[in-house]
Amino acid sequence: RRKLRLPPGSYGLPFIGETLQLISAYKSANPEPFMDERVRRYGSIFMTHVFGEATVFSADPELNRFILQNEGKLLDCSYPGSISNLLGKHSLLLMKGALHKRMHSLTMSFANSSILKDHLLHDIDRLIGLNLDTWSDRVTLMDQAKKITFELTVKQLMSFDPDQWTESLRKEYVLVIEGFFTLPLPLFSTTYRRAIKARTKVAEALTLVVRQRREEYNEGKGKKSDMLGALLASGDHFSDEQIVDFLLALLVAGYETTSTIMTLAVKFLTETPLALAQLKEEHDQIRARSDPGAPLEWTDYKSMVFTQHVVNETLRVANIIGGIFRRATTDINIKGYTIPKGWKVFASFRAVHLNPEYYKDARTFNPWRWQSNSSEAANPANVYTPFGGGPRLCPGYELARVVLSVFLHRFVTRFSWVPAEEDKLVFFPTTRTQKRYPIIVKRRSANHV
Ligand code: HEM
Repeated sequence: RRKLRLPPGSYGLPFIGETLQLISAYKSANPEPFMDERVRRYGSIFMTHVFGEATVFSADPELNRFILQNEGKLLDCSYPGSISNLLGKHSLLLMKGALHKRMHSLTMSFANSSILKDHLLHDIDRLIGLNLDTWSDRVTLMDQAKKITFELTVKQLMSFDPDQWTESLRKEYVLVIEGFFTLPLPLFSTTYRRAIKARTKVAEALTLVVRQRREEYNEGKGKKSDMLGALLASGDHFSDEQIVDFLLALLVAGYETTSTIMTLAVKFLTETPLALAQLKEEHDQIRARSDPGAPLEWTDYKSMVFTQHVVNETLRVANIIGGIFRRATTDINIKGYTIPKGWKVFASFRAVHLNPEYYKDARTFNPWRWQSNSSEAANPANVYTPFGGGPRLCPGYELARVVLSVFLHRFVTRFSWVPAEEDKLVFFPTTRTQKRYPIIVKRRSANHV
């Protein structure tokens, strides 16, 4: 028998472990109830048994960093089968080893700052502007943010501007996304079965696009500088199925994440008038430097210093990705404990982001804490990981920042607004507001476009 020193904790009840406690805890208004209670009892590393698996939970920044950095060496990413089916086996999120490394760097290079600067920024600005043109009176911000995010991703992946085809793709795609948030019980859940059907339809539509672009590529015409173009030109001879899974995973990965942060940034700003005033001033100054209708330039984006504080703080307080799961591929001895081979590990980013040891009044939205002269600016890098880290660092992190900043720019310079109804932030089954944040918008004067 192996001699193991397991972290403290409890297996809970036979078979179901502490699953019910986990689910019911997250129905409270507290963002980290399950973790908070156990961290108090056992410390920042503890074991439990949830969703049928023995799991070590970490609220410890050093262990979280170790988990991220050792991906592919001592640990592997691990998703339930129901999620893998929706993603498709060739998705970047499921790839491992050398192929993962290659495809991760291809994705990173597709959304790096020079590409963003040279052409993506203008596309993002134009498409956000077109969406905002249609807004009047009552707008459900979360729904609109999702529409914007979807259209931007389709443009970046395949160079399509929004039209009837993208809209019908979006309707199917929304059904796929719902499948990610149902309990993984494929036989019993109609939402899940509907999601699988919708995935087939989305994949069929994307396959047609890939085939047509491949033909054009082989004939040497119509080369486009989008993700699909990069995949066709990569020399790896990817099959249609591989490319479709890959594109679909990129659509999924940036969708809920970016749109939720867009919505919650507006909610937090609305509730923090001083921050909103400072943000407006920053953006009004940018508008004052150029014609009212002029597109945003890279230098404008780089001058949005307070906006970055707002984005950082929204990601800290209410990131939809509370942490990441991995599976230990060998016994891991760390910090005096053993994580046995085959066990799951959950590195909780949120538990660190909301720990008062690192962030004063940690549960309060305070964008000024990101100013370079604040004490928190000296925190080590491992206490702020909204985009993960290591070999699976989010390849869309820079893109997401640009999208969020451009959205805030166009939104605050074009509109004033008030919440249409009381709406509450909840953390279960995902981070969102209960009513998808309805607001009443009013256009500001004509030179704010
Ligand atoms: C606010 C927005 C976003 C947040 C908070 C976010 C967060 C994250 C996090 C934490 C991970 C690491 C997952 C892990 O280690 O298992 C990740 C991975 C990933 N993200 Fe993002 N993301 C955002 C936007 C985007 C966008 C816009 C894209 C589109 C290009 C994207 C594409 C991906 C992909 C493909 C992965 C998987 C990487 C891999 O497994 O190698 N993300 N994201």
